[in-house]
Amino acid sequence: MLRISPTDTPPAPMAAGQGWPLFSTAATRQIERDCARRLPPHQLMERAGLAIAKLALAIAPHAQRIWIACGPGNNGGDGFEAAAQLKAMLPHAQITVSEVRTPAELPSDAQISRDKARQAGVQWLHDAPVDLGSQDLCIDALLGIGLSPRPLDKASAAELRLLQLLAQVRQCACSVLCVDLASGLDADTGQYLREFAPGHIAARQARHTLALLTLQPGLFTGQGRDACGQIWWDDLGCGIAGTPGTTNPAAARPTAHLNTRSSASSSARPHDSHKGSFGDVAVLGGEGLGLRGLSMTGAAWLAALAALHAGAGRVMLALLDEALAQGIAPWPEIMLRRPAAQDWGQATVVCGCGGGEAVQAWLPHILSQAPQLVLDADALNAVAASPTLAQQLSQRAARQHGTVLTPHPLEAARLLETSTTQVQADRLQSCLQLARKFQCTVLLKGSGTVVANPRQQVWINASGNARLATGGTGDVLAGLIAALWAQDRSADMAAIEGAFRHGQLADRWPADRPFSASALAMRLGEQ
Ligand SMILES: NC(=O)C1=CN([C@@H]2O[C@H](COP(=O)(O)OP(=O)(O)OC[C@H]3O[C@@H](n4cnc5c(N)ncnc54)[C@H](OP(=O)(O)O)[C@@H]3O)[C@@H](O)[C@H]2O)[C@@H](O)CC1
Ligand SMILES: Nc1ncnc2c1ncn2[C@@H]1O[C@H](COP(=O)(O)OP(=O)(O)O)[C@@H](O)[C@H]1O
Repeated sequence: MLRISPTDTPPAPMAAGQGWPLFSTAATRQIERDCARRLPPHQLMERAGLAIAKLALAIAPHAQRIWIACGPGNNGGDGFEAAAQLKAMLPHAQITVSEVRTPAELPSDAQISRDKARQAGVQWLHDAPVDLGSQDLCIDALLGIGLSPRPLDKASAAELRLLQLLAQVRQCACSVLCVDLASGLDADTGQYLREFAPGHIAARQARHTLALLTLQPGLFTGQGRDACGQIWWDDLGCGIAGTPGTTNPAAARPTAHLNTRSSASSSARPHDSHKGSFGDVAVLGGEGLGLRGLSMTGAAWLAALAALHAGAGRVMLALLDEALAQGIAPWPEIMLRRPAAQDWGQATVVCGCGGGEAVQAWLPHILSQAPQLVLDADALNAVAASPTLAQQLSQRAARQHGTVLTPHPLEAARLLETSTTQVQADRLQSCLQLARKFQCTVLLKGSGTVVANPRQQVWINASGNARLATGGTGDVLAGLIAALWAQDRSADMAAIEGAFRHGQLADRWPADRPFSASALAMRLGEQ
């Protein structure tokens, strides 16, 4: 069993950008069939139950009261099996189970495990325990990857009971261990089915999830991170292809990879190098007060500051309001330029941060000149509003000009001519769709940032937290990606690595130090 976390070192060498393989529900089903075929009957569920029981005791080593909510399918079967195993390990503890379905309706594996739990002396409850508050651990084995949408107005008694038990699981004050994934969450998208979505952000409940056989994308993006908490993974002894240390050539292909680590430190520079060895980053953005009375120059400064601290050899900043670009820069290392004086064909360009409306006029030139281009914020909005710019953007790949788009969900929605809800409903597919549409690398921001390229490769970033949900951190990310790209990374690797470092810094931020985007930018060099 492994703890999946950006703070732990994986058990075997795994380069940044390679990452943990993540499998869709369909691929997981295929792997499950393969494994079941190679094992004696009921073995998989026995192994699953044992793994859950062991993790339960690791999470709550002194537990005397454990409540297990068991659903109507094999996820419930895993719960029954865990109950039986826990009772054998802790004969004097109160192990209680509430179930959704009558035994006759259960799948056969689940029925066998249910009988084992009965025989082991597990206590059956009609509802949740009356003393819900005094439980030491709750196990959510209501729904796993078998979740499917269904009309709420025609809900059966069993479906209503399941929803009621889930509500009670969410009320527990103790830690919750979810079997396979949090009930009601779609394993492919990381979104709850509507009727299962909690009414509030349930960040206060300590949550763990034990993923069985495979890791799935939904655990790590969208609503998945809050829903599942700390992720653990057990391959149930089956060895999954693509995972370090295993050789099983399972036919199923991962749909994405989870990046949990950074590549080599940026401080490892050859002696025989100079500032030209580490690339030029040129930032264009920052609408001034003059145009609409909305100053956004800070955003462009943040991108430049990030590029500087992330190790770019030279950083140039061209502000869209010339009046603001006079005098000495607050950071003298950053070279101020008039937009017309900058050679946009000779640098890795960041365009759009705080660009407002003023950036539009420059986009045709930037799109045709910049060999490596990070497009952010208002540059993305301008592309979304102009079919001509959109076409110019898509044509860059054919000229071997690289582009990284860094939209947040609303910017992505504008580019895809859809809604933010639709983008968030399937973050991986939205990101892939953008990568195909514009033939470039796309980084879709938010909890569980997604990176995709037109070759259908997808990564999810494991680092980062809601500390980043403050103005300006996206500008810092754009500058960081440009600096990594200007040095020696590919566009994909700059996006993957940039997202990871950005999030990792936020994860390691000292609790007593105020967090801001500029403080973040200035600490980029510390890693
Ligand atoms: N099989 C194996 O070898 C292994 C399986 N493993 C475990 O099995 C899990 C998968 O089991 P699964 O396929 O039975 O699906 P599961 O998640 O229990 O859900 C299906 C049940 O939920 C119900 N249901 C669905 N949607 C609903 C809704 N909206 N609202 C209400 N009810 C809804 C659905 O109802 P029905 O369609 O039958 O009416 C059905 O009864 C997997 O996550 C892992 O934990 C591991 O042990 C590894 C080996
Ligand atoms: N809840 C969160 N968890 C993880 N990362 C987050 C969260 N909220 C925001 N972020 C990250 O913070 C950054 C915000 O970028 P963006 O929305 O463009 O802000 P701005 O335009 O103010 O710079 C992105 O990298 C995003 O992924």
